[in-house]
Amino acid sequence: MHGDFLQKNPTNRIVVAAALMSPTGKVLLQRCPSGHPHAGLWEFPGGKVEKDETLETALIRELWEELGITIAARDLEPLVFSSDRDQRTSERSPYVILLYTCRFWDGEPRPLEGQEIAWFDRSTMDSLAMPPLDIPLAHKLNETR
Ligand SMILES: Nc1nc2c([nH]c(=O)n2[C@H]2C[C@H](O)[C@@H](COP(=O)(O)OP(=O)(O)OP(=O)(O)O)O2)c(=O)[nH]1
Repeated sequence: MHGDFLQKNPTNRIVVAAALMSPTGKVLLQRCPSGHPHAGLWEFPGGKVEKDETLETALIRELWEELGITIAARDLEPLVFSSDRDQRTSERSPYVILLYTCRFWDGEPRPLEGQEIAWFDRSTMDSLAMPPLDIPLAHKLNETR
């Protein structure tokens, strides 16, 4: 019984991501480089939470590695999450993506991992190619002031 439960409910993989918001309300997205499973798609900066990290320390680390910016945990505001709803259609472990907004950071974001970065009006995000789990995140962000 317990074994069955675990088999049908595999461990979730937690991904933390940030919507960096400019003073004019634009959001920074990054386009995955070729060779990446999401090549060509626009994503929020972030990544998987590693063992022994809190959600916020993982996100702070990812934003430093990917964009070279420094963020304080107090400036990360949880906004919304998105998860794989139907495991029967998926070969992979379920992902949960937790999106934070962030309006304050130190440094100028630079694409340090071969990705492309750009600032978008939230109302135009609907027309971008994004991974499936990002679409509800972008909708929620568009409703946010
Ligand atoms: N950072 C980020 N990842 C996303 C988004 N949407 C989405 O489906 N993902 C997926 C892509 C990756 O499989 C996972 C993030 O993990 P990651 O950035 O550590 O990516 P990765 O698989 O290249 O890393 P790794 O296993 O090679 O260490 O979440 C998003 O908006 N931002």
